[in-house]
Amino acid sequence: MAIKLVNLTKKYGDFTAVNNLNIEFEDNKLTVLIGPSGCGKTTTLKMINRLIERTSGDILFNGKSIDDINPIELRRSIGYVIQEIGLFPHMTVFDNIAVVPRLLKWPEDKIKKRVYDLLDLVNLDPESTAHKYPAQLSGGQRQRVGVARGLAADPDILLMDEPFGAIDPINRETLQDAFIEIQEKIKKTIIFVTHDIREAIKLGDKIAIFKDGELVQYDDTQNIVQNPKDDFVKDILGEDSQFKALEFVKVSEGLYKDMQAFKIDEDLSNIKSTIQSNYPITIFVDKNNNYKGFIETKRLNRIDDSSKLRSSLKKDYVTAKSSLYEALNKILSSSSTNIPVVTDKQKVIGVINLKAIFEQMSNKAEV
Ligand SMILES: Nc1ncnc2c1ncn2[C@@H]1O[C@H](COP(=O)(O)OP(=O)(O)OP(=O)(O)O)[C@@H](O)[C@H]1O
Repeated sequence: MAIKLVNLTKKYGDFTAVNNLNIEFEDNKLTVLIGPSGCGKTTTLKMINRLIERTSGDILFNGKSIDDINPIELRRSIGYVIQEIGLFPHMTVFDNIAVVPRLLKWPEDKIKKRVYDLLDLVNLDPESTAHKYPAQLSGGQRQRVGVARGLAADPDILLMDEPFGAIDPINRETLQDAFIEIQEKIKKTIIFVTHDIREAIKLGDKIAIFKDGELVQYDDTQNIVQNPKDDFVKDILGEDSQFKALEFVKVSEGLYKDMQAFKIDEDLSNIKSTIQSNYPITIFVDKNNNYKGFIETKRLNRIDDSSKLRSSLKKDYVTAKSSLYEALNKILSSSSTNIPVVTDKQKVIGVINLKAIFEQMSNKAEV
């Protein structure tokens, strides 16, 4: 369902929180609203689901003013996900997700099927999760429940206000990855507020940059990163924005298939007599060819027993679908210039290295 904001304005007394905003959100895409604290992102989101009434202008759904839409219909067609305070603590996961379907008076068997399907979608085991209370879940699990609840009545639009804001950085990455997969399946029109430019670039098909209640730039994410309109947008993107362009290039574009790999339980002296020192890293797999880890080839020469080898292996890897930005982070944190590329099924398909990443960066800079 198409959403269009037309001259949308919100005033609190003399103060203008949102000023004359015009945005047409693209169907089935995720648009991120980002900008400094107090610039009107949340106010905009809440005007769309009428938690806040606008002062002037209009919000159109498929060309129809929000004023002419039945409030119950509006609630059904817009899902809302906020930071974890959004879950009701005294209700089970099941009942939390079932809130809107019950308001809509769906039959219980339809509700049960929907709740279980949604828990599956967000990668939580329905049988063991449905009857828990929010306090019995981790922050990341609670957030997945929040997403499931937002999707409960199969809304056309999902509004998300810093949904992963309260999650620590590592779990946040995992949730973002899971959410990208969910959006690939559900293809909703999503409006997503965040403070975090990296999250915006990773998740957003489009980004709308706000300043003092006004829209500064609204474009496809890649265009924003490559052509920031002014210094304010450059500031939001941060100093390392050329690195951020690496978010748009997949590891598969820079992958080297030529590599050196051995079985971990092979005799160490055999391995050492066969290795070629021109491969900077040596990769190890188990007898089923599943990835076990890697070591710099130079260091391998200094290791003289298999148990030492096992404990010295680095476990880092990236997948072909990861971005070069993630690969660069992994390379920096593993302090090795090369890192294995592994499939979802733990099979090694090649390596990615700093040289390939820099080559991709200079290619992109020339475009
Ligand atoms: N009820 C209110 N009365 C008066 N001013 C308000 C009210 N609600 C919000 N504001 C002001 O409107 C402006 C926009 O607020 P809003 O919450 O939309 O900002 P935001 O961009 O979402 O900020 P943050 O990133 O900090 O959540 C702020 O300056 C805020 O202080």
